[in-house]
Amino acid sequence: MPTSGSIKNENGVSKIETQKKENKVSHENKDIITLTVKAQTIDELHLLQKKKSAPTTPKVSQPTLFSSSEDELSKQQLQSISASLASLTRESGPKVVKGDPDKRFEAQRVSHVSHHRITPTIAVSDSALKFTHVLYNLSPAELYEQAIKYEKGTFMTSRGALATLSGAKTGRSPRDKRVVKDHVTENELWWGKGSPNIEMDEHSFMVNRERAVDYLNSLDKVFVNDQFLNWDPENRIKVRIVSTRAYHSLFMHNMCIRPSDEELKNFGTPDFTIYNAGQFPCNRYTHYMTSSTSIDLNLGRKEMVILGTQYAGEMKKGLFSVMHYLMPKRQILSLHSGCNMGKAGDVALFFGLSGTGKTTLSTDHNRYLIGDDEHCWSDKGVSNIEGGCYAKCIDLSREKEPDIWNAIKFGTVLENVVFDEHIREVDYADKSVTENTRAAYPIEYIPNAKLPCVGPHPKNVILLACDAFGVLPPVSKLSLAQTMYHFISGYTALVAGTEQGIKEPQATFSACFGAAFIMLHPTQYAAMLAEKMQKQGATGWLVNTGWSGGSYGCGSRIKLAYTRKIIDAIHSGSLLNTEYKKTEIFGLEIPTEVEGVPSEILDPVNTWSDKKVYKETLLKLAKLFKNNFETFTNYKIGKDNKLTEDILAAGPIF
Ligand SMILES: Nc1ncnc2c1ncn2[C@@H]1O[C@H](COP(=O)(O)OP(=O)(O)O)[C@@H](O)[C@H]1O
Ligand SMILES: C=C(OP(=O)(O)O)C(=O)O
Ligand SMILES: [Ca+2]
Ligand SMILES: [Mn+2]
Repeated sequence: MPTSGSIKNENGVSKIETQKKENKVSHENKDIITLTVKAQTIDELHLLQKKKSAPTTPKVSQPTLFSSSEDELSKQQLQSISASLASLTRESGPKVVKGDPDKRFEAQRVSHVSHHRITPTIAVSDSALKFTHVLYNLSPAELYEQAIKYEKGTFMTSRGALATLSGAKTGRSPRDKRVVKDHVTENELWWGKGSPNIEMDEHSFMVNRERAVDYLNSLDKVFVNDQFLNWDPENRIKVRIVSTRAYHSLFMHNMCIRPSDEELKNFGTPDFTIYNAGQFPCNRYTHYMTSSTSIDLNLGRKEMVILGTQYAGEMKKGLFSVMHYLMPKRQILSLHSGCNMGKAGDVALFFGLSGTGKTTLSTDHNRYLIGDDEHCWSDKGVSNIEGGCYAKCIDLSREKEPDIWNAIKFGTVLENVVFDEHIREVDYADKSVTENTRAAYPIEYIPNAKLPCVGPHPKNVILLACDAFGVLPPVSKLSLAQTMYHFISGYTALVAGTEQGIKEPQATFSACFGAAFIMLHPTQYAAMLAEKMQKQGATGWLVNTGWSGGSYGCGSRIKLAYTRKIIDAIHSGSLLNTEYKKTEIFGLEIPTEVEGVPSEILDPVNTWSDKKVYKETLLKLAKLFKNNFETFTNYKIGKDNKLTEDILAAGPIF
């Protein structure tokens, strides 16, 4: 820093140093000259602020500025983006130009073309004439400025995170997801009862695609992110996300793997593209549409269209669905799980539905975080699909979850939280907007993240269930058949509508702990998991992160500190060789002691004051399991008939 170092005066206070225009100041005499800035106008002064940056950040918006051979790549990038945004029915493609439309005026002023202020006028919208400005892979700082300036309800919090609103939708809309059924997917995918894949035809997809593309091109500017999925370099997928909000661009910047400048230069054509026109509704006259929200997946075209929802999780989980299709084709198992690794290289997977503790328990100060939500298990080991984490932050506390707390800083997207209007301190207990408040941050914001996010084969497979009935033990050791039974069942029971007073817990069964995202029949994933666990000698565990001492309303949620102790004992191996007893009905092996956990809570019957009600509740849950599993009784799992029989026998017996 040759000219900007500060000079201390007698009081030790820094003097601000500036520079005279004509007179290049030498280092020897810089403290004796009263300096003035090297600019004639404020605009020139502003120009001085910015150093020319890496080639991947957008250039000033005149396309004619492209000159050198380096810019040949930029031109190709623009052509590629232009192709992405092109209408498939009109001849003339969109005129795509890089950069912020507002910056045009800045550039003009400085180049002395015109000194008077040019006010941007409302463009006459004519798709054949107007430009669509592309804000390509902006940095978090640039996205903050865009978001705060243009997106109502977007603010900087006291700790530097970007707080924003996701609009009317504060969660995913699984009923509005559609998958194109064509001659290929008709046979490959899981359709019908229980499947998340609700069909649509190719034509309706194209209608929605065109609607999204037209909407995007009607805007002054769109955001484009080119990023990667999967830390396994051999199975990396290139994704392009076209969106309308800086919030969406920053969210995906955090959640997908961020390319280096070099990787971005050679990005080429994406393997998959998302058109996020979530601010614009779908047309209910379009065939297959049952609401004004539609999330449409076309595997043949390698495209996804989002209309009518701004919830950013749709993009994250939409891409996860794509991975659930692409990876099994390569003999790689895609997993809805968190993953971490001990100092000795012991890897654990944490499966579970939303809110059961994948993110909380995989973020462990004593272990390396590989990822909190989406992974692949190949012949080489595990790899994270994503480049970031998406933590629930309702009731978040610094004491209980320090690593997540500290990750909520500059760069982090905070969705739907409530904060003090002046100090901008977040109140994590406030559910005024939604209970599903979220923080999305790059994985390196967790201090002990394992970079690159890959690891060896898992040693422990932990199935998390938040049992609001309070009858499942805090921890059980599972046989392989039991692991498969519970993996296919995918049970959790959250409490519905906490605001409306005490309600019955709602049992949810979601195959593979992620039925909303799988694309093939659940038994196909289960077979791969069984094979991998068998081959690697991994142990399965069932951990109840839910209620103890009674159902929701009577009992209380198991203390996070106790669950962490249980997880510690699994990781250390100490729980493998301790004393066990078998529970009635579910036939689960439960330890009699776990270090740091009161022994009486390990068998839930001890914690219920009314044993009769306990037994009734246990039976009720067992019946729910049995009913749910009925749809799977006709399926064979893997090549082994014996395993299929064992799995069927591994459920509750009553
Ligand atoms: N015993 C417990 N184990 C795990 N999480 C708990 C426990 N008690 C309370 N929680 C809370 O439950 C939530 C779990 O959510 P999260 O880890 O984000 O789930 P997921 O990643 O599986 O969607 C967190 O808010 C966490 O603080
Ligand atoms: C992002 C999600 O994941 P989870 O709640 O499992 O963290 C979701 O289900 O929308
Ligand atoms: Ca999570
Ligand atoms: Mn998840």
